[in-house]
Amino acid sequence: MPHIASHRWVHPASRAPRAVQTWLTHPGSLTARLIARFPRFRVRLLRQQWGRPNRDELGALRLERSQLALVREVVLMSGDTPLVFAHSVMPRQALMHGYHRLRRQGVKPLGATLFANPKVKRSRLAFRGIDRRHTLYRRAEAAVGPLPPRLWARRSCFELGRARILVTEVFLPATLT
Ligand SMILES: C=C(O[C@@H]1C=C(C(=O)O)C=C[C@H]1O)C(=O)O
Repeated sequence: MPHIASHRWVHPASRAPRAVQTWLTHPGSLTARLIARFPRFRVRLLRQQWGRPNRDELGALRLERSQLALVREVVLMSGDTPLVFAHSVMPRQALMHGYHRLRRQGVKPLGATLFANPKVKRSRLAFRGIDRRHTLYRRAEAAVGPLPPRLWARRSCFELGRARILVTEVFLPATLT
């Protein structure tokens, strides 16, 4: 049966192709897993600037459409090979109450900071297939060039007390080899 792109974020990853399911459901730091699996790991920082969260992110962050957040986008690389397009949304309130150091994250992987703090709790992972109708597909394509018609993504919140950020990871073809 063809894998139908889910049009919303769902919890079982069972609709994703088997090759990507182990990445989608990996509970620990994606950075650590990529470093263990691929050589010359690095973070290519695309942007970290104030902007509006995507419409399908407002509920997870309990934000109004008008509220700005610090949006961080990176490509996790192995040498010159793109592996993962990551999009993280950090509301002002989160940066003021707990996550202040993330303002200057630079090319240090977010996971190195988040997983180093035992007080940070990760929410359940949610998954969806995305195609060019989704803004993150278009942003990933703008960053790395032509992509297959459908990609699989996962997202979760990282909570530190009342502070909450939303991290979305889009898996690129090189992770499936
Ligand atoms: C949350 C993690 O951090 C990774 C690194 C990111 C970054 O540097 O912006 C974003 C998402 C993740 O793929 C992780 O390693 O699991």
